[in-house]
Amino acid sequence: MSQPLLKCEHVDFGYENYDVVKDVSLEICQGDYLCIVGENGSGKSTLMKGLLGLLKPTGGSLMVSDDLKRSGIGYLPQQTPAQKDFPATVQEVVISGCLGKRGNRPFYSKKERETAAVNMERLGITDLRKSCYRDLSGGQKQRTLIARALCATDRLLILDEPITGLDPSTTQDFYRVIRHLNREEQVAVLMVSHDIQNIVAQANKILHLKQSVLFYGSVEDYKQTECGREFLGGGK
Ligand SMILES: Nc1ncnc2c1ncn2[C@@H]1O[C@H](COP(=O)(O)OP(=O)(O)OP(=O)(O)O)[C@@H](O)[C@H]1O
Repeated sequence: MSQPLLKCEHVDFGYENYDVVKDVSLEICQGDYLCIVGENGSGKSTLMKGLLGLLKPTGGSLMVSDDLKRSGIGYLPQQTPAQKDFPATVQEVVISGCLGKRGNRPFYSKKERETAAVNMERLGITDLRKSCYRDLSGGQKQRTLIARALCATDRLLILDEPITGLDPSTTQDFYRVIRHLNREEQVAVLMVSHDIQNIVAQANKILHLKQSVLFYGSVEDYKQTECGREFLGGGK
């Protein structure tokens, strides 16, 4: 079996002098689709910041594979109103995903421009490349941001509540794109979401968080647990 891209063992993350997330153990391997669920304030975003390396563990261990250290993580942040009005073209937004690798060079390289073109093609937005990002529909914006995240890496995508504000048909389109990347292209996906009904249809693993881990394992096993049945029965 391949080495996990990311592995946490009994890890804690927090702010200043208190821990928000405690004793989390999980692993993400190539091809995994892991969803983190939990009520508001349960620590999902904090855990995600920890996995992205933005917070240092206050306890336990976080292992990042050499492969992932080299390739980096593609991150699709929660959209803020300011980001929605970003005055740049689709092409500029997508290629900005290469920024992490650009260092001090003032211009994008030919290879980076090619990477952006490949990812726009992958997401079916090549025709929109000259369009202004803020004039796009919600679904087109989301495709642009996925293409941007894929410019950073195609090993692991981390997505923070990605369907917020999307209508039902755009939401299904979004899940189709992610499922394709995951199943056909073996991109590992880690998603924070409240959309439990779709999650159980998409993911292979679930982590239910309430400061510490209430459940971590397969979707099938989750459906049999009390917390899983309660969360699923509660709808969205
Ligand atoms: N930068 C911060 N400094 C201090 N405390 C924080 C910070 N960010 C979050 N918290 C606290 O950590 C706790 C968990 O917040 P977090 O945003 O991780 O939860 P969440 O599960 O992502 O919530 P939601 O579903 O509402 O997005 C909350 O009590 C919050 O007030």
